[in-house]
Amino acid sequence: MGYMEEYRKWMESPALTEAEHAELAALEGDEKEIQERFFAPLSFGTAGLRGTLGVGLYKMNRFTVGAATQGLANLIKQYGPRAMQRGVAIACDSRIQSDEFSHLAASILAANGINVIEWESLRPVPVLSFTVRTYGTLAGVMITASHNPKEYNGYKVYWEDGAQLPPKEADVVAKEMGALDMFTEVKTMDHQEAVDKGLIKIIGPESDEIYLRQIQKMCINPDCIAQVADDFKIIYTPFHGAGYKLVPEILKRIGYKNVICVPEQMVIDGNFPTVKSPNPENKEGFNIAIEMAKEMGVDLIIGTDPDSDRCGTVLKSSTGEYVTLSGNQMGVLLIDYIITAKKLTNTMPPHPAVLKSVVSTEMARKVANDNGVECFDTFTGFKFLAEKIKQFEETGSHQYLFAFEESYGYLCGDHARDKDAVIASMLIAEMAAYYRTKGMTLYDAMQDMYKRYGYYAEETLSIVMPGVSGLTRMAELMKELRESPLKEVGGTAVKDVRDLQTGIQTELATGETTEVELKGQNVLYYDLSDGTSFIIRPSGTEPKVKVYIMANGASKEEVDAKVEKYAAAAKEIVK
Ligand SMILES: O=P(O)(O)OC[C@H]1O[C@H](O)[C@H](O)[C@@H](O)[C@@H]1O
Repeated sequence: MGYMEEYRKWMESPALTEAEHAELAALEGDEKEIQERFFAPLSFGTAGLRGTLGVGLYKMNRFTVGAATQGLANLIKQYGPRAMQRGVAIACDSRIQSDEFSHLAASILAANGINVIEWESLRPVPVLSFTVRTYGTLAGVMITASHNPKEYNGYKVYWEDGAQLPPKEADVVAKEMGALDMFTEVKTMDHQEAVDKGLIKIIGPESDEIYLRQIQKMCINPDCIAQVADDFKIIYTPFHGAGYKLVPEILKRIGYKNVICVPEQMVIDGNFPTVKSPNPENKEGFNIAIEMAKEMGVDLIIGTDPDSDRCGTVLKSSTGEYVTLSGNQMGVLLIDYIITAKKLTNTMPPHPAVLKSVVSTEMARKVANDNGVECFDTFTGFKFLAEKIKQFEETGSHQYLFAFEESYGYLCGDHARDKDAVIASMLIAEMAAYYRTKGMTLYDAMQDMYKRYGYYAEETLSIVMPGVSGLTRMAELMKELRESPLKEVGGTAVKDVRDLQTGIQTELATGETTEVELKGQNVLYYDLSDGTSFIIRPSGTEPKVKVYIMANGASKEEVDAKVEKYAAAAKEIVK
């Protein structure tokens, strides 16, 4: 069906309310907008269903959420009555319509005879992942668009191991979703009736308590915190989202006495009124916290995104300025800290490993390998890291110590299988105390790591390509790059290129090809002759092409110059 036909079908549907009809009627004559909303259904990407809110097929609304949930219900039913009884845990963040979609998903699953556990109010992603694992539900649903701007919402689905739905099951949901009429073939029932019948069980603080106890057990070095707690000050911001209770709580439980929350950003609000985007990758979001920090002489600022799976930090450097650490820098600091702690306490497992995504810093490999720890790469998306952790567990080949992505996602421990900003906040705060007892800030610790392991610098460029035209442009760009491979970037020769779609690596000088293990995703990975990695891929969560530059060298000046040169080249290549 073309987009115009699809638009008319929606216009004529009696399932729409008056307001929904009016929203669509207002589009009459605006063919571009109609195309944007109806050219295709929303599909499962890096992190499930994600899109802007509004009426339409390519939008997040009660119909698309309903269809996804019916798709999920159909998948669960294929596993029989025991699976339906195990049921689904549903949580949501603070976004616009998140609680509405949570109730809707719960009502649909209940109407399909599937048991539901639903939180009374917003919760972090890791609590959901943990609950799926500990309560033994078959699946989980998180209503969130994570760190995206306020116009977005999304639908992340989890499977029984607490990780995001594996590709095989995601395909079934997508197929089921595509095959049904979202106006007439989604079963539902009254939410209250489902609660009264015991089909939906509402839960609350009791699940937080079990989770928090589990997290606190993973605090490696509480003694360091006790030593600094009297005067070490931390500011925390949840960016109006789900971390607002559990992050300050865990920091207090591990012994911090001065945890100050940013009052304006503790207000739960899906409009995220104090930030441009609730993404801890953007320093702008920390402006209020930094002003408070300057006045109060605060050592460390921690921020978590609306679903509290990403965690960012700003800290006071030795010269008194407030600086950010990138996701890569925090990742390597934590690896080094965890390895050191394991060695000191003689708790290093026999085959330790750390995990990162293929676009995360190579410094992680260096730190791990220099300490006798293996480092493995996966595709972007924590579900791939979780898949690897599961593989290790099943085969017993390795014991994972820590997994991270450059996009501010960190996990350690077996409690959850998605990135966890609550445990990350705890470990970062604990690590900051450890270094404070040595007279160092985390910034000093990072500089010290560069001296020990060599200099590394990374930059991610995001080139936004919105709408249908953006999707076409992204596809063309990747096609062009495959048809006419880059021979040089910024004047430096390309040594080899790995097409991670096909898994073929080509040496440019000889044309020789070899197969690599990682394949099946739209990523082009160039190794430049000076050791820099230059990677291009379309984002799976936002309408963007991302270029990652990962350089290394003998000094800060050298690596910064490389990053600057290749970033300028990237802007010419990706237009
Ligand atoms: O680069 P993208 O495909 O947009 O993904 C960026 C990030 O998005 C979400 O936060 C996912 O949970 C992460 O695993 C992923 O790294």
